[in-house]
Amino acid sequence: MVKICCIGAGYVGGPTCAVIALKCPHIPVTIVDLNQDRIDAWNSDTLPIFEPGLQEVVTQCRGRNLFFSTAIDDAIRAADIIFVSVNTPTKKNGLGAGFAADLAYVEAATRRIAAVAQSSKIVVEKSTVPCRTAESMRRILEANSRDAIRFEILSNPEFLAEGTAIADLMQPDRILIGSLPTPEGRKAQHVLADVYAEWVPRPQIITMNLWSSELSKLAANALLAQRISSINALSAICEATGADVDEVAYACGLDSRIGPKFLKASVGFGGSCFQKDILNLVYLSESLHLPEVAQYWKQVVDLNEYQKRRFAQSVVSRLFNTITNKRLAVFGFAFKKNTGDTRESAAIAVIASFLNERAHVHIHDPEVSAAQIELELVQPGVCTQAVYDAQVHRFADPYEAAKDADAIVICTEWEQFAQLDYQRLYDSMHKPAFVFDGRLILDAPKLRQIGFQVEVIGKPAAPKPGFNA
Ligand SMILES: NC(=O)C1=CN([C@@H]2O[C@H](COP(=O)(O)OP(=O)(O)OC[C@H]3O[C@@H](n4cnc5c(N)ncnc54)[C@H](O)[C@@H]3O)[C@@H](O)[C@H]2O)C=CC1
Ligand SMILES: O=C(O)[C@H]1O[C@H](OP(=O)(O)OP(=O)(O)OC[C@H]2O[C@@H](n3ccc(=O)[nH]c3=O)[C@H](O)[C@@H]2O)[C@H](O)[C@@H](O)[C@@H]1O
Repeated sequence: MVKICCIGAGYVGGPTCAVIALKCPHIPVTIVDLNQDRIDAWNSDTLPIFEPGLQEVVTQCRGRNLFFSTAIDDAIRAADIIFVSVNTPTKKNGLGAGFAADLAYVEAATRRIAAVAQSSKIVVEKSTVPCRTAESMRRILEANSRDAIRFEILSNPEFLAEGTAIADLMQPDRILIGSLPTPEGRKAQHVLADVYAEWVPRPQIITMNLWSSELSKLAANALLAQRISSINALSAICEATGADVDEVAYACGLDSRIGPKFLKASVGFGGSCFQKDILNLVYLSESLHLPEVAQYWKQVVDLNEYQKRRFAQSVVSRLFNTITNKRLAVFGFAFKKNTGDTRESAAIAVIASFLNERAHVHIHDPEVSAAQIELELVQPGVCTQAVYDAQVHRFADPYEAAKDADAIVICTEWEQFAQLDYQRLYDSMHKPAFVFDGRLILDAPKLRQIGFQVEVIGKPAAPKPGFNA
């Protein structure tokens, strides 16, 4: 019987290994982290992350074959398979700052494994890493291995999306397992494949070489983000011509070569990975002396910045070119619906512009706390503590957030925003009352009937009489 340890109890390590524990009740799974508060939360009734279905999975397995702990060394020693699922943020300083992935956490975890292991291990790269990171991990492990201990490194990137993590893990499109083309590497691949085969059909468990597996993860995220930037670029053309971006996306998505997914125009993509992973790909391309390739992928991120800026500027220009001292109700702070995660959320850049124009920003998000909002906004390049204290307010109730406001600005596609009583919201707002829909989720014609001035990304400003707009 294999035993599993996962280093890193975050958005990936927690849900991924909880589902392994659920699907493989005979395998003991211990998830460890340096962060005591995070581990305490995993052991409590209030999990550290909000993810539909996660609580049920954890409750079913915790204490049976799923354990959360800070006893990292004990868990490493006991395990046969060790997932490294630590954060790999964009480097802030030094060589490659602003582009390259910071591998300090991966290296620290790898060194810890080398230092404390007393038997052979399969070390699984679960974090998203630059192509050939496994090579550095292998060298660290081999340089520090003693006696007859052997380490096999596998790349097993994770493709879950937040908000649908449990469904994605239960029914993944594919599982990738990369290894070195050695008999030992292949054997390790089989051991990990057997774990997934407990619930994933064998044809969906794909084995390949290590470097292809590492690069496939960066490539998948780059391709997904590229689709969003493409449709967002088209949204600007739609606004300028009277075309409707939803109709264009629908028409293009019906082409089976294109497909309908990831063509929803928006205020811009957010989340901890798309931008980080594309910048990582840009850095990799530059390091490989491929400047044209680097420039190509960089444009996906640049377009995303442009989209956020364009949306914020349209709010200012429609509100008579000034929002100073005006109240703006921002609905949604998370980077997408069904998560409380705010990393790189488009709302942050949009709100930063509003604060810079000295507006008062009233924020409502069903899953994001005031403390989290403050953490994200009181940052260099966003706002100071004094500006935050004077201009930002968080409301649990959307109706309170919109009271006396000049505009409602939709930044996250929470479904409940479409169900609100817009007549009630309208009645409590300054007139003319505006709605800026950065997620294309509201019924614009209905809002216009109520009296709202409505602006929707990628849509004609208002229906034109005589045209079927
Ligand atoms: N968030 C997501 O939806 C996805 C993330 N990924 C990738 O998975 C990796 C992890 O991402 P998240 O789970 O979002 O990060 P996270 O920041 O939520 O979790 C990482 C955890 O690792 C812990 N940690 C760091 N160094 C450690 C060490 N040496 N020993 C023990 N614990 C340590 C941190 O305390 C933290 O709790 C990243 O490489 C990310 O790119 C991949 C797919 C999806
Ligand atoms: O590596 C990762 O971290 C993960 O990144 C994304 O998952 P995630 O960022 O959680 O969420 P997505 O559903 O991809 O959404 C990302 C952003 O794009 C936006 N989006 C998405 C789809 C779309 O059509 N339009 C659009 O603007 C979302 O609102 C969100 O801000 C990928 O979808 C996952 O496969 C991957 O594992």
